[in-house]
Parts: sequence; C-alpha cells; structure tokens
Amino acid sequence: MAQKIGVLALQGAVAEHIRCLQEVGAEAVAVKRTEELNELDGLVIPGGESTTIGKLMRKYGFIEAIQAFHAQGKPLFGTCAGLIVLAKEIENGEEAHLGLMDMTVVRNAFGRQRESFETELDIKGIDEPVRAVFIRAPLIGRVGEGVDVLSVYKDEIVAAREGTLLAASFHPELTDDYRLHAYFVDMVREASQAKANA
Ligand SMILES: NC(=O)CC[C@H](N)C(=O)O
Repeated sequence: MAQKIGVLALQGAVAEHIRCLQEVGAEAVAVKRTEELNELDGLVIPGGESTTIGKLMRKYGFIEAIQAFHAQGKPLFGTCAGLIVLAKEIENGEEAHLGLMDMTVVRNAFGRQRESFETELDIKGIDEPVRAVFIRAPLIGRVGEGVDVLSVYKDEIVAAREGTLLAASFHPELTDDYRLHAYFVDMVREASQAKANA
C-alpha cells in the first residue's frame, strides 16, 4: 500500500512537494486542519517564511498536534523554513516552534549576494550529487549527538537526520530531482513497518 504523506498547507511551497511525493509513488495531500494528521504516515513542512508558518501553527493548534504525531514515531521532513520550524533552537534568540530536532539553526545565513543560488550537493545515502536550490536559506550551526549530518556546503551543514526527523536547508521540491523525497518516503515506509511489527 502507498504511504500517505501530508504537506502542511498553512503557507509556502505546498503544491510542489505534493507533486514530488506523487512522483515517487506516495499518496500526498495538503494538510490544513490538525484532524487530518490522524490518517497520515508522515508529514512535510515546506519552505516559506518560518515566522509566518510558526504563527499559523500556534493559531491552529499544530504545535501540539505535530509534537504528538512525532511522538507516535511518524516521520517529519522540514525544508528551508520547515527546517527552522523543526529546530530546538534558533540562533538569534527567537522562540523555537516545534522544538523537536536537536540543532541550532541560523536564518538567512548565506548573505545578500547569495540570497538565492543553485548547486550540486553530495548527500549521505544518495549515490550521485543532488541538484539543490537555496532561497534565503538557513544553515544548521550546531547539531546534537543524535543527529546525523547528511550534507555540507562550504563547511556549513545543510541537511541532517535525527531518527524520524529529516531536514534540508534547500528546496528539493523546486527541481525534477526527486531522490530526497524518495529518501523520505523510505523513512516513512520503515517507520510504518516498525510500527506494524511492534
Ligand atoms: N525559502 C525559505 O523557506 C526561506 C526561509 C526564510 N528565510 C525564513 O527564515 O523563514
């Protein structure tokens, strides 16, 4: 059976993630209400503006709902602003949003002239380099012991995994390279199987 994966649809690049998830064989839906999480096996938190996404998450009860979703062992994938939303700590002292992933993030970390750029990245677990689009992207300045660094760009951490949490500074949904989505769908499949066997 196909894994059913939601894309948090409060703000940001929602349709693009849905398309990529479908390309790699998952069933994908936009999520606007917390009740919709119940029928999902995994959730993507897209890029956009983390302050806005965080505000809307608080307003609609998504903070507690997604924390509970995570506590059930269901995977989360945050891209760009979504990565910021997942983090335990935001470097400028801003209040964390979900506060789940043991890392400190630095917002808009790549400077003015590099606000937006494209590159090829080596990603642990994926064979050939992956095309990556960075848009006012954050970087991961510190990771906790349980966090596996998956990719580094110019000495800065730009993708990482901690158990069922996956985070990328860039926008994998803006290219036709679906391998990071396939990686996440594999994580979701493994988590569902582990649950079924428990
Ligand atoms: N493309 C993005 O998601 C940008 C993230 C945005 N700069 C933030 O800090 O929330």
